[in-house]
Amino acid sequence: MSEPLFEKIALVGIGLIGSSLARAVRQNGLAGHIAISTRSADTLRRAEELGLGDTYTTDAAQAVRDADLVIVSVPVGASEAVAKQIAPALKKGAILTDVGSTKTSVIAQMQPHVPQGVHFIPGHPLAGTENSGPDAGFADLFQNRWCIFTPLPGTDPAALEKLSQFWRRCGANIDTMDADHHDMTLAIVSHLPHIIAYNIVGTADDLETVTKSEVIKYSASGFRDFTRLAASDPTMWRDVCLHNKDAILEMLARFSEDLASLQRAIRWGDGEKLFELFTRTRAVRRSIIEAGQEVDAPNFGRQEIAQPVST
Ligand SMILES: NC(=O)C1=CN([C@@H]2O[C@H](COP(=O)(O)OP(=O)(O)OC[C@H]3O[C@@H](n4cnc5c(N)ncnc54)[C@H](O)[C@@H]3O)[C@@H](O)[C@H]2O)C=CC1
Ligand SMILES: O=C(O)C(=O)Cc1ccc(O)cc1
Repeated sequence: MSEPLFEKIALVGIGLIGSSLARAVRQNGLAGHIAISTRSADTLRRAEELGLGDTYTTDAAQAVRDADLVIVSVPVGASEAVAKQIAPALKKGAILTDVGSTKTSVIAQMQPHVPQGVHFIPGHPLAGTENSGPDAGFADLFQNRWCIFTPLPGTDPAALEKLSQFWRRCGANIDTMDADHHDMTLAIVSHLPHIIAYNIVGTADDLETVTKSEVIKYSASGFRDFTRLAASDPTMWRDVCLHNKDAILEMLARFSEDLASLQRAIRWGDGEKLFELFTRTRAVRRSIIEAGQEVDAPNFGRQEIAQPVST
């Protein structure tokens, strides 16, 4: 195994993403020491039972002291609270990053608290599942997945390269873009699909003419795919919706317009229009597969369902 990239890595938040990082860091020998911190004592105890790190504390400031790399993996709405807590303890020269699904809001929440001399590089691995908590993570989560950085003006290229190396050694491919563009892109490729899934499963759950047992009994694979997304963590997705509000509302407006057009085509029996759309969308899926992208969540189809622990 090659040299550890960092002497000490601190993981603040040890749910699906934090615990997957802990496992990947361990498996790939990326740190001399892994310090784990999370808000809830129960989650911390579980992380310790799983042997995810070397030291454990509910005091995030204590975990980040002397760390060369600090990774914040908490729901995006908790970013400012965490930044405030850890800021005074960050080491000069340390790299501070996050994994949040939204970027402009995380930057607005964290940047004002980052001390001079600390390299803050916002990040987002495009890898995850519907499960949460420390039991849900796995070392291979980031294999062949994108990790997007949204570096701020003046970012130290050496720090960016070191963080890129870290993610590459966790298996990810790196891309960089500005935070606004990230939030708009992710609104359509990730946030809307989850919102649509929450909505369709909610609608099915509300139907009075179809009983709940029928929804379960007859759920075809299309509906099942939606239920997987709609089983995603409520706190995390509440925060994504509240913290990428403008981009999500813009994409939802376009989506609603297109849905109305589809509705009209069905009402007026416009088969040509339906056929043209369905042909175009089929080609999108095929180009994703041809581009070598995985099309399903990496643990999709696994039998075991991780039980969320209280966080
Ligand atoms: N779940 C997914 O598929 C993906 C999630 N993300 C992002 O990663 C971040 C973490 O998500 P998950 O690991 O899935 O969530 P999770 O619910 O599995 O874990 C969240 C962790 O944050 C801790 N936490 C919550 N509030 C805190 C606070 N105020 N201070 C300290 N710790 C706190 C919890 O105790 C828990 O350890 C989120 O920002 C999410 O948007 C990014 C990519 C994929
Ligand atoms: O489970 C799925 O299909 C996902 O889409 C996982 C996911 C959720 C949130 C992200 O910011 C990135 C990836």
